[in-house]
Amino acid sequence: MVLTTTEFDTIAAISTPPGEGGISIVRISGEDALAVAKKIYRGKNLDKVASNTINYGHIVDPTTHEEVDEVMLSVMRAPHTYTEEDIVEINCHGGLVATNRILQLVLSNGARMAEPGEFTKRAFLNGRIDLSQSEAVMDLIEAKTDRSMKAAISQLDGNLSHLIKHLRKDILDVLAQVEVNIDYPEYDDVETMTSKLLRQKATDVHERIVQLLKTAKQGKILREGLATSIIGRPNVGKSSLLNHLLHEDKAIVTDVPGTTRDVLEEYVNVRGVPLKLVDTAGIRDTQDKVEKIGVDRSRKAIDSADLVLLVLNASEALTNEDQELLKATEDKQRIIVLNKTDLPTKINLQQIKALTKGQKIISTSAIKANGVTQLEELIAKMFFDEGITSSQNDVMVTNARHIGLLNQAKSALEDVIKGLNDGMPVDLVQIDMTRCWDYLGEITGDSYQDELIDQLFSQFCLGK
Ligand SMILES: Nc1nc2c(c(=O)[nH]1)N(C=O)[C@@H](CNc1ccc(C(=O)N[C@@H](CCC(=O)O)C(=O)O)cc1)CN2
Ligand SMILES: Nc1nc2c(ncn2[C@@H]2O[C@H](COP(=O)(O)OP(=O)(O)OP(=O)(O)O)[C@@H](O)[C@H]2O)c(=O)[nH]1
Ligand SMILES: [Mg+2]
Repeated sequence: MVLTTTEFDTIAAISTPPGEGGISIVRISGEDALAVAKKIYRGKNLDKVASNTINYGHIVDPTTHEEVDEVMLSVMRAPHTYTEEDIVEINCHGGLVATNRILQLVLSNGARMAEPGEFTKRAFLNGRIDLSQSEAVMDLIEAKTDRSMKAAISQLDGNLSHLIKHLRKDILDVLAQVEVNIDYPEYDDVETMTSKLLRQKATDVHERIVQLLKTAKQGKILREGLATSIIGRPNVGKSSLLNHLLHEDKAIVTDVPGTTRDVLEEYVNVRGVPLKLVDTAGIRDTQDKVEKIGVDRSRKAIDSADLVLLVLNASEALTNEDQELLKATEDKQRIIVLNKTDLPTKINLQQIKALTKGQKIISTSAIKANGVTQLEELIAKMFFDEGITSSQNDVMVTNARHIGLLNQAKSALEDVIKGLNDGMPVDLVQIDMTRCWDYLGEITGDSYQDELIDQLFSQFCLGK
């Protein structure tokens, strides 16, 4: 990577959200951070204050001598800072005007406006954190539940990085050994020995990557929410159930079958599990043009669901439509919800049990809010029992870029094993092993391209 001068000039941004607030922070990082601050700050001599101290004073416009704000100013000296550069943070009164005035003063006195994510990008380029840790900073900011926050913190602490670095070291060791064997063959059967070594290591690393990828599904859910579709024929109480899970009357509920005409998506946190709840139009054969489109979408909502809540009306006998829906969702993770249990039961429970082979059945009355707690508990249990806490060292892969690279690394290892099985020369097999090493390196940013870095950090917020 070629470092141009503009890449490490002194940058500044407002690091707090825009709008009125108690305090706002204008952050400056770079060689001239202190020099810039000194031009607009009246208070202690900043050259004399100790690192990591916060200092009382005023911001003064050097051209007009006008006092702009009363502030607290933090000084953090390189290299032990967030960016590994000198950092000054001006804690000012949190009004839009004062904060922007101070930023303008900082910019007209030697700093330039930071790009989104540029502070964190410097932490990366200066080597304080690696790429996966930088991405974790973003995940942390965007986390919507305690669980996803925990996953991000773990990644920020470098747990994923350590794991990847171990894998890469193991690969590098074996590659080095292969070189030695080829260059200084001590024994006659060096070719066999080298193949054996490569096969062992490829199999071992492959298994570790497979384990890591197993955590990816849960990781994705933590980031994006468990896609949970509420499915059933018209009027069984799907929208009523959605409203209960949301603790809010979002969907229209009426006694007219076919009330919900389109899918409705809402996010909700159910006992630590982020759900993307999808209420659908009741599925039935219909001539109504609009309803038909809704019904098609409901069928698609079955396909895209991680979890299906199949709602049946317990106060009526099972219909053909119910049976079709039981069939259409049988390969899905699902919970059967028997609703309207406040009314006399007409549904045949034995029949449903036979059709669902031991899958979970929950009885509810959406009108009386009965059974909703049990439903929530079951969703959380299904999710957490799936091994979310049992992943190796609590490392979880949550990032689509990482998942893609792990899959590529995995398939490179499969090429290694296949090559060995086909009796390919060791130096050709080595190429695939090296590819695997490169893919893993892209996760931590040990091997990367400038465009990737620019693209990744541009998704960050300003001031981070
Ligand atoms: N005011 C303020 N609050 C903040 C940040 C900040 O930059 N400013 N952070 C940032 O966004 C987060 C904290 N993260 C940080 C991570 C590393 C270092 C740091 O200085 N690391 C040094 C030395 C650590 C030490 O003193 O032991 C290092 O790793 O070398 C600072 C903040 C959240 N809160
Ligand atoms: N007695 C009783 N009535 C219920 C229950 N749940 C819902 N209902 C009523 O059943 C009717 C239909 O409820 P909705 O929630 O709109 O049903 P839906 O499945 O969304 O219906 P569509 O959107 O038309 O597919 C409404 O009159 C609800 O008040 C329940 O548990 N018991
Ligand atoms: Mg509805």
